[in-house]
Amino acid sequence: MVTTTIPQPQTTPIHSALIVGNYCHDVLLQGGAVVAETLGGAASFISNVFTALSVSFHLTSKVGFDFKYPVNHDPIVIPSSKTTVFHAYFDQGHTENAHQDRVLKRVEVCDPINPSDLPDKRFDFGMAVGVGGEILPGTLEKMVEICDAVFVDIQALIRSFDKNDGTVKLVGLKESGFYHLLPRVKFLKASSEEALFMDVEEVRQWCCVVVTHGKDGCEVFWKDGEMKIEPFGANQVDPTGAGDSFLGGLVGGLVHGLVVPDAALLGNLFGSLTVGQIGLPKFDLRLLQRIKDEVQRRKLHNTCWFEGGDDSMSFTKPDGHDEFRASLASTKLVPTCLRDVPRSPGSVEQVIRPPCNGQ
Ligand SMILES: Nc1ncnc2c1ncn2[C@@H]1O[C@H](COP(=O)(O)OP(=O)(O)O)[C@@H](O)[C@H]1O
Ligand SMILES: O=P([O-])([O-])O[C@@H]1[C@@H](O)[C@H](O)[C@@H](O)[C@H](O)[C@@H]1O
Repeated sequence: MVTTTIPQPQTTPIHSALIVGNYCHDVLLQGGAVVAETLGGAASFISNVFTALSVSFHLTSKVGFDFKYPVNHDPIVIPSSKTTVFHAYFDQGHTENAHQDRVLKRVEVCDPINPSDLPDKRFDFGMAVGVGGEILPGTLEKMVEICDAVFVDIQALIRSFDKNDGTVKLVGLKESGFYHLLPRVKFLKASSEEALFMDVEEVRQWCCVVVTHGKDGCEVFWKDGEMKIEPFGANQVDPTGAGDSFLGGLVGGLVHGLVVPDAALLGNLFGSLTVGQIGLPKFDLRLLQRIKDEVQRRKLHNTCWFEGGDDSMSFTKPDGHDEFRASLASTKLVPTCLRDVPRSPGSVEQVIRPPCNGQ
């Protein structure tokens, strides 16, 4: 019998995504003074990038009665609790913690996110992106059950908080209570400082590990290989949220059909755009359109790994990767009158860390 295959129309795949992590209030301090107060939490930075890239998502987040920012995706409000608050000190990192660019203190904490807080439905992928210890082992376990693929920011797993003043410390991933779940996780993202608290060689056997290196870009490690992904230039005024926006860009790129090395470039791009502003970045619409056009052009050559199993996930740098990087870099060359506008009150003139060389 002769069978014919009917060609399917080319459509943009629609994926269902679940972001899990609490919104928080961020207070940025330098020289003993408050420099800015902003909406924070990885969930807010990632939502911001997903919205910019037209990726739809469901969000599970908890805040207290005092939550003070307007957001597109409503959190669960706990009337008996306050919103999680972080104080970020930008001038203590070079004394007691010479390797850190900031010292973070969790000064208020909202309720954890329990497994029963998660929706009773399936998702194509989920993101475990807690900041204040709100994701419990049972919560991550439910996420790997209801999501086909789970991306994890290691900061959700390995943070501990000083009993007296809430200073954020890190514990070894093995001791975190989450270690047994790693073989069921697809991607684990860590900053270079956090990567010191895990055995990359071991974890890469189970899942893809992405380590970010600030202005130097990132590295991707998988079972059989590794690669460095070039950064984009930026005039850094505030590093807050760079890692979160990076993760939003990486996953947004994968959703739009980019292969891992190209998606990591998109992560680097959103990380670089974020450090150029204080707090949650506001992206210029023309810049975003250019980025989306470049992604659209690039994805025509690739298929989306969400459609297949592990085998479809390509780590090899494809032809044209360097050209794609150059075209993404050129999107930043739009007129800058609306670009890089800091949103936080009273923050426009502040530079929280010495600027890096822009490109
Ligand atoms: N100064 C910078 N210039 C350009 N890109 C940056 C800069 N800082 C961060 N980025 C981008 O953001 C990503 C995440 O930043 P990083 O500082 O490593 O994470 P975290 O915020 O978790 O500490 C980096 O991999 C890089 O792509
Ligand atoms: O800067 P980054 O590491 O990507 O992520 C940050 C967290 O580490 C911090 O706890 C939170 O208060 C910020 O809003 C932001 O989410």
